[in-house]
This record gives sequence, C-alpha cells and structure tokens, in this order.
Amino acid sequence: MRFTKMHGIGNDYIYIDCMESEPESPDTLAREISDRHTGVGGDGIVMICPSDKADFRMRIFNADGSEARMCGNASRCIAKYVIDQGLTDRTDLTLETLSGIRRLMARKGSDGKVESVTVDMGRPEVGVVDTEVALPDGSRHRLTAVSMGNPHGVIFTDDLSDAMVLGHGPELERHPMWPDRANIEFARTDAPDRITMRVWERGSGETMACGTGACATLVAAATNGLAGRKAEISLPGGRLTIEWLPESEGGHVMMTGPATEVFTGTYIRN
Ligand SMILES: N[C@H](CCC[C@H](N)C(=O)O)C(=O)O
Repeated sequence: MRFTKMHGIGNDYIYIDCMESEPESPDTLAREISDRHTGVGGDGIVMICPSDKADFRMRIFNADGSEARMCGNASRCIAKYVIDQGLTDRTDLTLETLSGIRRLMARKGSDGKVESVTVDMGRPEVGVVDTEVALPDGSRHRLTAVSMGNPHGVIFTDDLSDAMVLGHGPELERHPMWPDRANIEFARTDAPDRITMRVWERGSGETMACGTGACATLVAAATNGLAGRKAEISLPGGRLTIEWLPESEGGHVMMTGPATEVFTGTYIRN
C-alpha cells in the first residue's frame, strides 16, 4: 500500500490517497502502521477521500485505532498533498470532516510547493471554565473544556514537566467527565500574545503538536482572561499562529502553520 509521510510541526501521520479506494479495517491499519518499530511510525493515519459535499474528505485515526472527528495539523498537510500532487489547481479549498466542512487557504513557497496553510477551524464550543478536577492519584487540576469538533481539556500551569504531562495526561484523558475521552493541553501564558504548551493527545499520547489543541488553548486562555484573541503558540515541534475572530466576524478560530512532506513509501500489510 502506497503512503506519504507528512507532519505538521512534528505531529506526524501516514497519509493514504483514497481517491480510488480505501484500505480495509483502517482502525487496525492505524494501530499496525503507526508503530514506530514494526510499522512506518506515526501519530496515526490520515485518509484523503473524495467528497460530495466538499473538495475532499478527511478521515483520521489515532495511533490506538480510534477515529477522530477533526485534526488541525492533518488539515494543513492534506492541503499540501492535494495541491502539490495536482489533484486540484486551486489553493482555496474545502475539506469535509466528521466535525463539518473546513476551509483551507494554502500559500506556496518559491519552489512552487505549499509551505503554509491557514485553516478556518470553525466555531469553538466552550464547556466548563476553570473547574477543578480530582484524579485517582490524589492530584487536583483546574481545567477549561473546549471543543474544536473534538474534545479538549486545557490546564494553565507553569509546570510543563514530564511529571505533569506524562504523569497526569493519561488519567485526565480518561477522566469520567469526558463521554469519549479527551485531548489534554498543559499551557503557560508567557504574554497576552504568546503561549507555550505541551499536549497529551487522546489515542496517541504526547505528540509534538496538536492543531485543534492549540486552538482550544487560545480560546480557553482568552475565556479565562489569560491572553488576547490572537497568539503565537509554541509547541515542542514548532509554532502556530491562532486567532479567535470576534463574534462580529463570525467567531471562528483561524489556524496558520506549515505542512511538511518527509517521504513516500510502500507498506507491506501482513
Ligand atoms: N487525537 C485527536 C485527533 C488529532 C488531533 C490533532 N493531532 C490535531 O492536530 O488537531 C482526537 O482524538 O481528537
């Protein structure tokens, strides 16, 4: 099976061109091919499919095989793939996802290939704000819930250590407050327009970056009065610019960042 390995600031997926056909059991495939020793290695798989509602359709499966409803970093990489591969001659595209249709606006570099994409991530849904959550390990955390089509719990803390992120991420991901688990962000606001964060992703563990997570974090920070409505978000894999437009302009969240192709290959599925 042919694949393309791409990443959005280190959030790496195995991309499969499904314009003609789709692999069987994509959940099983995601678990197998994402393994960084016995597979290709990645945070999951992304299927690029035809759509009758938009230019293309995305299906994304986390490394544990769970299907997600939206993925910010993958949206940018899909824009790069379909434009660079000549599947479209436009740079302003629509993408059907389980969370609805998203608009992708791509920009090319001097080599004529896509290097940066702005995604209209839609309207956030803010849930509980600054609520305290107790974990079985006895720790207590204050978090704000934000949906970007997929669920996020954002914790503001100066402690971005492994003990915090790796120690509490798994329990928070599976806390009973989430009907279907959640992505957990740990964020430090350095200035009204600068946030540093790490993310423990539902179904993939810590990733180098999370596009929907960066959006959820900006929305949570602005909601809690910890930042403005536009900020540069620094994640372990790189930076994203996130802007939460005012209600008078629709209240959508706009995410801008790079998309990178690493290699192509053939996966031998046992
Ligand atoms: N783990 C997420 C999907 C991937 C989101 C993330 N990689 C992004 O860039 O938005 C979930 O289960 O909702």
